[in-house]
Amino acid sequence: MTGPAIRLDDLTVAYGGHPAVHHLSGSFRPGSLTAIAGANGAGKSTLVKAIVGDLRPAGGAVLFDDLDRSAIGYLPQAAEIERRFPIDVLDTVLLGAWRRCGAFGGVSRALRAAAERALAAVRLDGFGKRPIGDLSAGQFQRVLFARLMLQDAPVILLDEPFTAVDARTTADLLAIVARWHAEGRTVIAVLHDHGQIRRHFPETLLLARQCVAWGATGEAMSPANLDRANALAERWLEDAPVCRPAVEDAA
Ligand SMILES: Nc1ncnc2c1ncn2[C@@H]1O[C@H](COP(=O)(O)OP(=O)(O)OP(=O)(O)O)[C@@H](O)[C@H]1O
Repeated sequence: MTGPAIRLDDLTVAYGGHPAVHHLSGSFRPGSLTAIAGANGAGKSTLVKAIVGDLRPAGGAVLFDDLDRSAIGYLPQAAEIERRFPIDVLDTVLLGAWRRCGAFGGVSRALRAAAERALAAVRLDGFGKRPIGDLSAGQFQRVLFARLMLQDAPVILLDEPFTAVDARTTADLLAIVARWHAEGRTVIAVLHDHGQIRRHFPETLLLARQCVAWGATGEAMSPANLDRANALAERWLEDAPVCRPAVEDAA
């Protein structure tokens, strides 16, 4: 499997007329493993939501080579996921396969076995009947990774997947990310831990509402680029109008 390319063509995304991401152009290469880094409010989640189609561009476009957008595997920030829903762990994992069995389709024995294998792969054997509301944050994150494994998507987007997750679980989940990359999927993750990005993500998009750098992680996360991203963050205006040109060097 080689995931498709995702191209951003002069992409601007705004809330109430104020841009959170603007004039972003570039490509996530097929099969690439990319971190999206940047300060709080840099537009990272906004970009991810625009890629999955939850937000419409105010300008420009997100373009896919040969991909049905609904086939994207997407893990939103934990705070956005409803956990009070009365559903057990195994059924949550099986939701990853809804495209294969349809909303009202039956779940085959093979699919159930695949869901149980995915649970075993995230070290949650025997958790299938537990309600998801009873799990710890880290256990729930493992369930969501198992669901993505079952979804078998060519493109996977993860928004801060390791927040509130301990070191051992993070290591396990990073190993799954590495496996997805080795399988040729296109994987994109919003992350804050620069050390983790440098160790595990070959490419980085450094965002400060606009693109600061996008390429090999060592270069994109250079001290000069990080300084520039911080300097831009200090000058953000929450009420900036759309398409106001970047004025980073005006100060
Ligand atoms: N639903 C919304 N309505 C209005 N403004 C929003 C909305 N969501 C985000 N914003 C604003 O857009 C900007 C970018 O937010 P976004 O969540 O994309 O940043 P982020 O880089 O993911 O930040 P963090 O690291 O804090 O998660 C922020 O100024 C934020 O306040």
